[in-house]
Amino acid sequence: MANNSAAVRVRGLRVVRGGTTILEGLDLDVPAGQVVGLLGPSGSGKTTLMRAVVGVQANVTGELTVLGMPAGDAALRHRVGYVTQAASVYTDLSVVENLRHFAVLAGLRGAAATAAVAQAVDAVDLGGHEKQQVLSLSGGERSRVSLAAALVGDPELLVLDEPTVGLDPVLRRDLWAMFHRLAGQGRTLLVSSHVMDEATRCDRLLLLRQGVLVADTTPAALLAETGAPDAEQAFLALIDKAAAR
Ligand SMILES: Nc1ncnc2c1ncn2[C@@H]1O[C@H](COP(=O)(O)OP(=O)(O)OP(=O)(O)O)[C@@H](O)[C@H]1O
Repeated sequence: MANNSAAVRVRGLRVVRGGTTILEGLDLDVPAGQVVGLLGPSGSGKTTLMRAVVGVQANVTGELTVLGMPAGDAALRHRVGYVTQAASVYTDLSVVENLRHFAVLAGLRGAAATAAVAQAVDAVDLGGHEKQQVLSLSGGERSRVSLAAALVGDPELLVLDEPTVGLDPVLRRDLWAMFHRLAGQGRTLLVSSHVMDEATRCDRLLLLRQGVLVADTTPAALLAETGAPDAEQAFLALIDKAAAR
């Protein structure tokens, strides 16, 4: 790996979508083994950056290294898990049928696949729903199945696009606790959100505004530097400062 402490290294990244430059000259690192929040208003480029990191975005230029390899490299396929905002599981299958399918895609068979599925069900707290058809699950349960589908292959880097949208406060708290558990086991998580109070749950924060990195900081430093009472007001203060430049 070029830089042992960075799971993702971005230098001079530029992404053009539909003829519009969405990200321009982005430089950042996602440190390994941490929960890194990617925060910013709607349309700021969070999904675009995540798509570039997982290698599904066209028209990407600049340096983008993921786990020491160029983003999108075939060798990264099983090492990076990506959960999009849209549910990516089959609604006509049960929870376990879905997860078995993703386990097979991750190259697991037999007892290894069964164990990985059980572990993923456990991680997202869906015990008791194993045989339930996804169609009949609640919205929050369904998004946890998507998350479990990404976990089943035991990826080193998890890229999660707004995983807590639509979840109640208890589930959101539990999911963030799980993210930290996963990071504690050595995984890296890049988690987007536009809910600023979630910023305080991250180890590090990347704040995007109109495709530009406004801050690369920690929750404590964000509050200290802006003197704001909470993350939302700190972010607004940074945005106002950036706009005044
Ligand atoms: N195919 C496209 N052509 C032109 N512009 C696009 C295209 N796809 C996305 N965009 C624009 O790129 C910008 C960034 O979009 P992106 O989805 O990355 O933002 P986001 O921060 O993830 O937003 P949200 O929080 O609403 O999901 C938006 O202004 C969007 O309209």
